Amino acid sequence: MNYLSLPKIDLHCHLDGSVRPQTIIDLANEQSISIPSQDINEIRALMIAPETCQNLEEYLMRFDLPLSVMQTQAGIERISFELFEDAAKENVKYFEVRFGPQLHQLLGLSFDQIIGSVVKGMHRAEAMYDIKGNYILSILRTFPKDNIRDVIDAGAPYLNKGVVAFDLAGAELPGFCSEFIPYVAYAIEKGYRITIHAGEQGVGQNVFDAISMLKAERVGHGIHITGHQGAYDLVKQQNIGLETCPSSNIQTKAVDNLSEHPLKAFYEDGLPITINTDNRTVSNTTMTDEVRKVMQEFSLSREDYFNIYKISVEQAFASDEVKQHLMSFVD
Ligand SMILES: O=c1[nH]cnc2c1ncn2[C@@H]1O[C@H](CO)[C@@H](O)[C@H]1O
Ligand SMILES: [Zn+2]
Repeated sequence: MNYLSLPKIDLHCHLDGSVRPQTIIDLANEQSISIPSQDINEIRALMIAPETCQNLEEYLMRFDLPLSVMQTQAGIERISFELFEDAAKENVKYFEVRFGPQLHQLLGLSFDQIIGSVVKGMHRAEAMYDIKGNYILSILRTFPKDNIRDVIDAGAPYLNKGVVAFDLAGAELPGFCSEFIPYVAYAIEKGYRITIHAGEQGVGQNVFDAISMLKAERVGHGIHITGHQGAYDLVKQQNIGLETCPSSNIQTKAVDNLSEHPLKAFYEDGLPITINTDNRTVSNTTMTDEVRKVMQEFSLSREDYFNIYKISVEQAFASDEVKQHLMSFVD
């Protein structure tokens, strides 16, 4: 099987976890930011989360270095362009990328400047390559909540012009959903679609709450519904897309190894699973790698692959026109 040439869809990828190591070096030098090394291999090694991570929190420490060079409009635009370029070159046909606008204000950029820059970089890549994309705005669960509405307001003019959805990311505490009800309601009122990281590190109850309290249409990871029948049934009844990210789940100890990942069992039971990268640099992966690993580990056929591809089309926060285009790649 030629995994590189398969058409692919990635619905769960973080911009700041997917920066090219060379770009970190270039931007740090341009902006006179001191970084631990000028050697690309050393920078790459510092960015990749080790297999020995104890948990999600340790994994999330890998984002400080890339974020240090993502504080200018030009830097953010370049990183967005390059990520879409990298994805296009491995036949990702549709790509939803997420990032946290709150993390890019260290030098005083406004949310409009930040969101405008990621969208600009994506549009530049869309004009050059056979790839379509959209952005998802992630709010960090552990951050102060006083500017969440400002992020939602700043993204609103870009809705369906490059921005489509709202997400909650970062460390996952049990019961986090209730605190975010008014903010998610505000995002829905403005026209955002909703996906929420839940059931990654935290309990299955978080997935239940994300769907019932926050009206999530998709869930990031969601693997811990295995231990919660109510959450499992809700995902199934409401056809909630599960954005699985196999390599990341192993690094964060959400599962011990790939063979224990529940995605195959979910698929066989008719749950809408998708396969995604989460963080290309931090998880040292690509869509080609994720698809190869999953297909080989679980002996999935080409037909299975295209079934999952079609689930990704169905679950994408894309326009009908883009979805029709994506269906033209089905075998
Ligand atoms: O797998 C994950 N689970 C939860 N949060 C994550 C994951 N990967 C990245 N981020 C968080 O999302 C922020 C915005 O992109 C990143 O800075 C990181 O803190
Ligand atoms: Zn994620």
